[in-house]
Amino acid sequence: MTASLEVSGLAFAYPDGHQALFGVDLTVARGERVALLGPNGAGKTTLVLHLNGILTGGAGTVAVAGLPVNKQNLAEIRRRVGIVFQDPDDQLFMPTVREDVAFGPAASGLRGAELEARVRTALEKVGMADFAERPPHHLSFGQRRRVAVATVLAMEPEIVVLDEPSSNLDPASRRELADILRSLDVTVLMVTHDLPYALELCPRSVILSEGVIAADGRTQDLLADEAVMRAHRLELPFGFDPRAVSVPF
Ligand SMILES: Nc1ncnc2c1ncn2[C@@H]1O[C@H](COP(=O)(O)OP(=O)(O)OP(=O)(O)O)[C@@H](O)[C@H]1O
Repeated sequence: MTASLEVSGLAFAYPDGHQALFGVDLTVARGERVALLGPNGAGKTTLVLHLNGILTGGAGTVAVAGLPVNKQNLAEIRRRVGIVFQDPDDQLFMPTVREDVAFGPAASGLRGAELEARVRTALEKVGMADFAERPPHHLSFGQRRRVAVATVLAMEPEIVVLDEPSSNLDPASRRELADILRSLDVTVLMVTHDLPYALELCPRSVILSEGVIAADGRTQDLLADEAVMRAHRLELPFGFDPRAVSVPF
């Protein structure tokens, strides 16, 4: 079966000459949930921005469900790769939740009952169906983040990429979002510094360090490997034992 995501030999330097990626290889199978871990400045955001063609021009290739990420395929790639940014306010700009969730599918040509059904399904998946007519800026931060996830789900993407999904969430909202993300039938790549969240949600983790993939394996094994953790400046909360957590998969 074609992988959801195939990154091969990806290297990239910013225009100022700073090289952020040095040959990244990463394959994510359909339906997998993978955490992308690594210290500040490791290149995580740079990698993510290559997945939907915001950044291009480096060496190597990226393909989403077999379709190469390049200028010709950009519209289809943007539909297939849904990025949930850290700040939901970067993603929500319409007068109502319904219009925000409808925006992407409408722009790709969906109309009428089909569009309405798409919006309703996406809002139901994130538990926000009752908020459809509310202005997004009247919602709590946690609710806005869920709506941002719905805007992406409404495109029926191949892969959902989340940037720090647990940031600024209170414990209940954090848990609710974890339940939502676990319930989705979609490939997930999650960038996070919240290691317990990675363990809760992603059976597999990849550690990016200084622009290369330094480790790739079971999240529980990586987090329990003190040498790997130390080498890549990863720290668990005090007293947290990843081996003692029973992961839900
Ligand atoms: N526009 C830019 N121009 C030049 N260098 C950049 C630019 N954006 C990022 N960098 C550099 O590229 C490297 C990788 O940055 P990137 O933002 O991808 O890291 P990150 O792993 O996402 O970090 P964080 O965890 O802090 O978000 C860093 O050294 C950063 O300073």
